[in-house]
Amino acid sequence: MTMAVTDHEPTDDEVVRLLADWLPDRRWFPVKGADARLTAVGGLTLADPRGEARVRILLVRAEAPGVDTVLQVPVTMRPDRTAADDGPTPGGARPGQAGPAWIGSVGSPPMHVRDGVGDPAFLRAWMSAAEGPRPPVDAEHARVLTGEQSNTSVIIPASDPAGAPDEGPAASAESRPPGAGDATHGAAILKVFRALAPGDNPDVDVPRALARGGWVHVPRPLGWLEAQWPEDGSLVHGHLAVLSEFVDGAQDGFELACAMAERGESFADLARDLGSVVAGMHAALASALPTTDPGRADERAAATADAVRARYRWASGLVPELAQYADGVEALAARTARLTDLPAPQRIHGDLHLGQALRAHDEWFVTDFEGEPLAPVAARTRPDLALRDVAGMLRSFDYATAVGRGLETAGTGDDSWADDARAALLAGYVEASSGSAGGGAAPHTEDVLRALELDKALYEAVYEARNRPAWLSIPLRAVARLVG
Ligand SMILES: Nc1ncnc2c1ncn2[C@@H]1O[C@H](COP(=O)(O)OP(=O)(O)O)[C@@H](O)[C@H]1O
Ligand SMILES: O=P(O)(O)O[C@H]1O[C@H](CO)[C@@H](O[C@H]2O[C@H](CO)[C@@H](O)[C@H](O)[C@H]2O)[C@H](O)[C@H]1O
Repeated sequence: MTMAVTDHEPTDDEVVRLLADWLPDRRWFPVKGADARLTAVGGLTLADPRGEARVRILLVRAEAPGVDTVLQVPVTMRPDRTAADDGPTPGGARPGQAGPAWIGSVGSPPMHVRDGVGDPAFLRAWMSAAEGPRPPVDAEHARVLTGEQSNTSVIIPASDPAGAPDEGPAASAESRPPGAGDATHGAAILKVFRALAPGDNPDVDVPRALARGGWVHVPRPLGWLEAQWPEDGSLVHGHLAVLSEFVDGAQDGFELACAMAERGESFADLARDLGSVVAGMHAALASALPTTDPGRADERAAATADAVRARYRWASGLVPELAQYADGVEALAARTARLTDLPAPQRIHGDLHLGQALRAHDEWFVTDFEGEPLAPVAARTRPDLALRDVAGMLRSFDYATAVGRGLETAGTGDDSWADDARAALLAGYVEASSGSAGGGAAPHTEDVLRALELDKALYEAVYEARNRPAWLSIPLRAVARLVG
């Protein structure tokens, strides 16, 4: 069922005026260091089964130089301010204190408005409105994740921790062999997409297809909500959020790698296993979401080279430090255009890095199939070279050494930790993919990877310049190395 975001209530404009002060402090707000024009696109009222709060999902258009995005801002409204401030808040605010979830008040008599994400009333209402198996969860004890995220995720414990999410007739439609589900204890994680894009969100559709196909290394989607909203004079539709199995006790692959790099402990065994899981993912994607028309190999090489050139034009326009690499980038692109036997394109992850890999119960799980958040939506679901995902993972080893050992010493020491991890990941990937639908190693694997790593490092330079300027040196050093 698709819900319509077509109504526009007088309080929406009042709430949007409050958001002008609140949004700029949110990590996911796309306008940085400039004034944004905010307008209400519309809203959707969800019914809280307990009737404790008014639950409204607002769609807000944010415009600034270079930015024009529709943002999702779920809010809850209550006449009683204390109740609204007592729930779990991202910053752990104490009752009576305005925490980061507190937005302000509107109307007379006043209704107190807070960030809905993490508010049990919103979570209850969302669970009632969504489609999918939706296991029983304990909305009162949910916890909002903080940190470097493009969206907002909330961990919601199971209302009956022994209960398996497979129960119920709807669940059987999404059922599959045991895997990630064994590691969840019934808890779930709700990911609320902040920047909305028209069309089916790959972060919902791809894991659903993979799980249905029996691939066990992806947390299975358990619920999703779709809406329709006006954009450029017509109605578009897209996903608003997805609820997935929560992998209990999981360690983020990037944090794990940083800690091991810091201790000088080899990541090779974990990398080899990860390479084999990535190969399995590519085989599963190729069979669950088959693509047609592979095109000619020489056209694929030319397109890969052109993509690097386009990425460089975009990135060097935004990161002045990249200007000096024009000749080196062009030389690498020209070599790439001459490659032969590039494998056929297929559906891929699109933004694979160690932070999208979770390690739990001696297994790897892959998350976040949304593609690169800075890329246009059409590009995120386009069939592409599977090696692009491998290149993304390889870039992560570079980040893990730099961050794990300290940015100040990055690039000055012994590279063997990253070299070993890199070789092991590639070995695991090639070994597991030879003969599978995912492809195996192409004759020019190292050449293609060099071009794709450069492409990713250029993307990362823009990402870091916008979000973490202190880390910009990591991709810049990689660009210098790759074209040097
Ligand atoms: N199914 C899951 N089980 C456990 N942790 C998860 C799961 N999905 C995501 N996470 C964790 O939640 C955080 C945010 O998830 P992610 O999908 O990467 O969001 P974003 O797109 O906002 O960066 C990450 O730290 C990730 O490790
Ligand atoms: O996880 P997201 O989908 O939001 O991806 C974006 O943010 C990532 C950082 O959180 C960024 O990844 C880069 O930093 C990682 C370390 O934090 C590193 O492991 C990756 O290799 C590096 O690309 C990603 O590029 C961006 O799209």
